[in-house]
Amino acid sequence: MQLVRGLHNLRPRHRGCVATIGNFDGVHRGHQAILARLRERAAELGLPSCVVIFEPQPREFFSPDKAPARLTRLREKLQLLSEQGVDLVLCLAFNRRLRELSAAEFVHATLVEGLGVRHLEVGDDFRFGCDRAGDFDFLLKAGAAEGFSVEAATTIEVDGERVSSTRLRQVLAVGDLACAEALLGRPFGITGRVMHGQKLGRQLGAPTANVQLKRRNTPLSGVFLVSLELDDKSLAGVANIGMRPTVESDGKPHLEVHLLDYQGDLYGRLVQVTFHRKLRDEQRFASLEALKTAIEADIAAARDYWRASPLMTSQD
Ligand SMILES: Cc1cc2nc3c(=O)[nH]c(=O)nc-3n(C[C@H](O)[C@H](O)[C@H](O)COP(=O)(O)O)c2cc1C
Ligand SMILES: Nc1ncnc2c1ncn2[C@@H]1O[C@H](COP(=O)(O)OP(=O)(O)OP(=O)(O)O)[C@@H](O)[C@H]1O
Repeated sequence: MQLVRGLHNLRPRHRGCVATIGNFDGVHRGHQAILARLRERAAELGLPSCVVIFEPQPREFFSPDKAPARLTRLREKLQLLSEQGVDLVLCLAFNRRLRELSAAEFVHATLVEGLGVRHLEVGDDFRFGCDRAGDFDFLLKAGAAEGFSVEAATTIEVDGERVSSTRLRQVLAVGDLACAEALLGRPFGITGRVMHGQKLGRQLGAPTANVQLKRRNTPLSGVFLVSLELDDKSLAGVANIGMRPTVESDGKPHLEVHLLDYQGDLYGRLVQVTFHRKLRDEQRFASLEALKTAIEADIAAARDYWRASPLMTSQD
């Protein structure tokens, strides 16, 4: 999969493709259905498939403080899009200039002049352009005038409700990881690099791998049973994700993973943390001693869980 950042980096060889546009945060089952249609159309027409995304996502541009937590950072989103067989990602900087484009100007500059789109696949509720004026009917007319076809994918539902990034955030916020897995078609996970922490973990009887989050807020918080994907192995653990109210806070969320039976050095490694079940909410304890006792109980619960349902690794 190729990544092109900005219209100005498109070359004549990128022209002629089938495309879709959206945030694709989480790459959930609704997104996967659109991407499957995109692959089919691309194969029929003998053209590459292209996904147009925005970074930052529009709501992060409009209200950085109030934007909902990201399900996937750009790096994670690109990995998932690549796994879905996408050939090209055009990542546009969402800025003042882009936001002021009318729907017609956006279509002309991006889809027609930039990508030479021959077919566009969108969800039935998709809207874009200044004041969200561009909807499916608008795209149909624009396509007829500019020479591309447009198709609206049917809505994908789980348990009678539309799958969306918003719904995913809602179920993650209440710790319903089984529902999140149903909406994603895979368990929810976060990828990041292991960084040095405050080294307090050892003192608390639980050395932890600090996974860099690079986000101001997270879609879930609390103590979870997790596995850590490292190379081709899955390691069982327990993790805390949140603000760590008991210890001195830097105002940023942290993800700290205690692996049950691991002694190696993980610093600098890129790992994926997969969330399996929520144990409890994060708490502010009166003392480090009380926190230590709670962590011991979390680890005991994790041992029971992983004994009953051991992780399969590709070496098994
Ligand atoms: C299983 C587990 C549960 C935790 N629960 C809480 C908690 O409820 N409240 C809290 O303030 N910190 C909690 N923590 C975070 C600890 O405060 C944190 O791991 C400790 O500060 C070590 O940080 P360091 O790795 O930066 O040294 C938990 C950590 C683990 C591993
Ligand atoms: N459940 C779904 N079924 C079919 N198409 C979907 C579904 N969810 C999203 N899409 C389509 O996928 C494309 C990208 O969606 P986008 O990420 O912008 O929206 P979303 O997942 O509904 O997020 P949000 O909850 O923030 O609105 C759009 O064309 C959208 O209409």
